[in-house]
Amino acid sequence: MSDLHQEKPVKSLLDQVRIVLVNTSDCRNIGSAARAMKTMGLSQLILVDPIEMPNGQAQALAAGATDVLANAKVVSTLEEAIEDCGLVVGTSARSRTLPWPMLEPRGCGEKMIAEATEYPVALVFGRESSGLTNEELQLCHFHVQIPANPDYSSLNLAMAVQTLSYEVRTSYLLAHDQAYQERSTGNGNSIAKPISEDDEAYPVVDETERFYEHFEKALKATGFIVENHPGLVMTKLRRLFNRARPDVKEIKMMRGILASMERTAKK
Ligand SMILES: C[S@@+](CC[C@H](N)C(=O)[O-])C[C@H]1O[C@@H](n2cnc3c(N)ncnc32)[C@H](O)[C@@H]1O
Repeated sequence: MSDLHQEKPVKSLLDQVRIVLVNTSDCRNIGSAARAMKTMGLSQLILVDPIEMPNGQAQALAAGATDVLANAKVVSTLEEAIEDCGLVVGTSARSRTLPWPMLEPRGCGEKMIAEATEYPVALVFGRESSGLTNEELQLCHFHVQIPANPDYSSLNLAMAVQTLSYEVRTSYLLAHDQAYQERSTGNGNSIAKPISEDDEAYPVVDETERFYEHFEKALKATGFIVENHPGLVMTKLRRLFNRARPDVKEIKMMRGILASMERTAKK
């Protein structure tokens, strides 16, 4: 059979899980993160604007995971890294002033595996020195915090990748590996549904972002948002819609409502 007629291999569920490292300054952490990922069966590494590109030191720390490093995709913004993802979870060692819907590491692993059947999902990690910015965290549907020692809660970047990748793997095995399931029966684990209450799929980030842009434009047109003094309106709306988690049909309906308001305003 020629290559043309060969079927494309179905992407493994774990290949739908993306590890996104934002603005990493020490490439040794990138190498260690690649190793952490591969031990848990993950392969999709995205580097957002790394300060130091992976070099020999990163390769040394990646050990047997140089393939993950070599295949890492480099992009310049977080938006690019997640635009086709239906679920994005941001990681943070500390609570932020504007609280966001939170997941525990276990629930995070379950949710990622449940939703990876529908679209790519992403776990986003921040800078070694300052973590993720508030704007970056607000691009995420949920936040996850590893419940570390409250007096010293900031893990090394690669160790945080290891911890959360382990949770993703455990959930994957519980949902899809019969031998593992048999060993773990009766422990009360269950996997969350990947779809909304009405059995509709959730939108990917790009669709949701276009909805927020539309919403902001409409609110500026009505004067509810003042151009040079936007305040926290959009941030609070993002939080509200993240909590509600509208599905594809609901987002379409919201955009229809916005369009009808715009038409009426023009008349
Ligand atoms: C060294 S930490 C950054 C610490 C930074 N000083 C801060 O306050 O956010 C680097 C990254 O590892 C991850 N991380 C470290 N500890 C974590 C924790 N307890 N829970 C979740 N993520 C954590 C986050 O992605 C964080 O941005």
